[in-house]
Amino acid sequence: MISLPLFSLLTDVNVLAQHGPTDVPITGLTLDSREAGPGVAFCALRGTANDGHKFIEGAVEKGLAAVICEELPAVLNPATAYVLVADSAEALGHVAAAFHGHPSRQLTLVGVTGTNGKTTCATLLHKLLRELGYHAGLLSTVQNQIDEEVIPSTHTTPDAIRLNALLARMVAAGCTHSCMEVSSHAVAQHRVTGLRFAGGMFTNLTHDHLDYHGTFDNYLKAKKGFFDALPKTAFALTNADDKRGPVMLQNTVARRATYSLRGSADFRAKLVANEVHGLHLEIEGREILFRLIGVFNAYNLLAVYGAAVLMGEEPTEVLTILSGLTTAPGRFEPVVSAKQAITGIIDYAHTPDALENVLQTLHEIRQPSQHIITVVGCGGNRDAAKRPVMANLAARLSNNVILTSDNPRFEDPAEILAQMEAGVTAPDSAKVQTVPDRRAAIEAAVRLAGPHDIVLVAGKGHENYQEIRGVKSPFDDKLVLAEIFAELNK
Ligand SMILES: CC(=O)N[C@H]1[C@@H](OP(=O)(O)OP(=O)(O)OC[C@H]2O[C@@H](n3ccc(=O)[nH]c3=O)[C@H](O)[C@@H]2O)O[C@H](CO)[C@@H](O)[C@@H]1O[C@H](C)C(=O)N[C@@H](C)C(=O)N[C@H](CCC(=O)O)C(=O)O
Ligand SMILES: Nc1ncnc2c1ncn2[C@@H]1O[C@H](COP(=O)(O)OP(=O)(O)OP(=O)(O)O)[C@@H](O)[C@H]1O
Ligand SMILES: N[C@H](CCC[C@H](N)C(=O)O)C(=O)O
Ligand SMILES: [Mg+2]
Repeated sequence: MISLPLFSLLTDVNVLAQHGPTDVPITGLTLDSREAGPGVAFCALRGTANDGHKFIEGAVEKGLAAVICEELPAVLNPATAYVLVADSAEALGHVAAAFHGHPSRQLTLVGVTGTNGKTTCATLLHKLLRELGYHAGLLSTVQNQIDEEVIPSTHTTPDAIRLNALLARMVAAGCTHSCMEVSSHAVAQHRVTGLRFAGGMFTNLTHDHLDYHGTFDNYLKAKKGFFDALPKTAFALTNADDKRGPVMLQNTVARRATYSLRGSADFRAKLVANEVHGLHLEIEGREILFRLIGVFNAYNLLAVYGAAVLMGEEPTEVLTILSGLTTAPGRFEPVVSAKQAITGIIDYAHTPDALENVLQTLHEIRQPSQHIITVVGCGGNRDAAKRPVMANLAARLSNNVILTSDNPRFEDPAEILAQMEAGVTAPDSAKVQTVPDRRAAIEAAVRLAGPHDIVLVAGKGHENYQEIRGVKSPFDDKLVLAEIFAELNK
């Protein structure tokens, strides 16, 4: 069990005032008063729905060792230590890192940020490092991993306490490397504050999460904040072809590097062909066939190649391994109905840009006679502005579209669907149907498909649930589509 005196956790924290014992032993950390107890330090955070400060007194009654907060309660308990800080979330980042012995300092830790492609890049880099012979960890939307051991993930980037605990488990298991996704929420909420990164990668920036960040500019600032905080020893690798790529590195002190498919950059690739069975790229004068599909994946592969080289790996060996790697779960994953010769594609496209890329890719690799039938929805209690845009794109770039539900959460599915329908223009409206039940929607798409057609089921990728009013019921697009295909084959 960990037991450390409070003062030893505060080395990197800007403490404004302190009350009570400073050497009290801390045996646990929490950001949730419901987990308070003896030996625990509770960090009060101001969230979107609640303010942790409201729960301080209740937590102290459970025998807390310490409280870290931005505002002291009216009455202080003499047996409890109170640490006043300007920003509790920032303080928690440092405290969590110290509590777990700064595991990031014992790892070559690489973070990936951007709107789309984080999971793909982090997963590819992890697979690559494993094949290079390293013990390596992964923190991703799909799952966390210590070598091949899978630990379920709840967030793209866990909170600072869970995050440092996971990194410490990686160190204890002998990992030398770790790859992680850094979401914009994570940067804004200081989940990654206190970590020492060996490198940062930027994929791209397009429309998402404006519900949380308010404006596109704030969203950009959150992502950029990750690069601003990188140390001099780290590399900062950006996509030179993305409009916001250069801005990301504007103020970083890290070693800058760029990748591009279009112009000059430190890491360059040329697209030779984008086909059903993979990408054909020219990198460093070599022509290589990769198993991933779609130009967007050429960017992901190039970014991972660049990162590996910046980490000191041998370029030829890296390219050879990358050429054999397969996609991350639920990212452009095929499900084929042999008898009807229908190709199903499961993809996690849940932003306008991702959906456009995936549909564009299908146009590039299909035969002209193959129709594209798209099933898509938009999540509830998330960015509403993307709903009409995604429906519009789906309708423009598909022969038929079935609009359906994707984790309505606490919203009315009919209302979300009405907002999506509003984005469909009159000439396209005949192609579009609305089927709120996701299974029925996938069935409808398969019924519309003729031999050799393509059914794209977008938005949920690897997710194995449908979340309705706080309840997650089992639902897996890949399994459902396979079941519907099997029914047809009977
Ligand atoms: C919008 C958001 O990021 N919310 C996160 C946030 O919750 P919140 O701000 O709603 O918390 P709150 O309920 O207002 O409570 C504030 C504080 O009071 C505490 N509290 C609350 C009640 C109580 O009785 N006692 C108590 O101490 C809470 O533990 C919390 O620390 O802090 C929680 C604890 O860390 C997170 O679990 C929660 O993630 C929610 C579940 C979530 O869905 N987050 C998504 C949007 C998210 O983070 N997504 C990104 C990826 C997005 C992407 O890249 O596509 C991710 O990294 O996963
Ligand atoms: N480099 C890219 N550029 C644009 N779109 C991409 C790129 N890579 C993947 N996509 C699309 O975005 C979807 C999500 O990809 P991925 O899961 O790798 O992104 P992510 O950034 O991890 O997403 P999240 O924010 O949900 O964690 C994919 O299913 C694909 O449709
Ligand atoms: N990481 C993304 C996941 C969206 C996936 C989609 N299926 C949804 O539920 O909206 C988010 O939190 O916005
Ligand atoms: Mg992800």
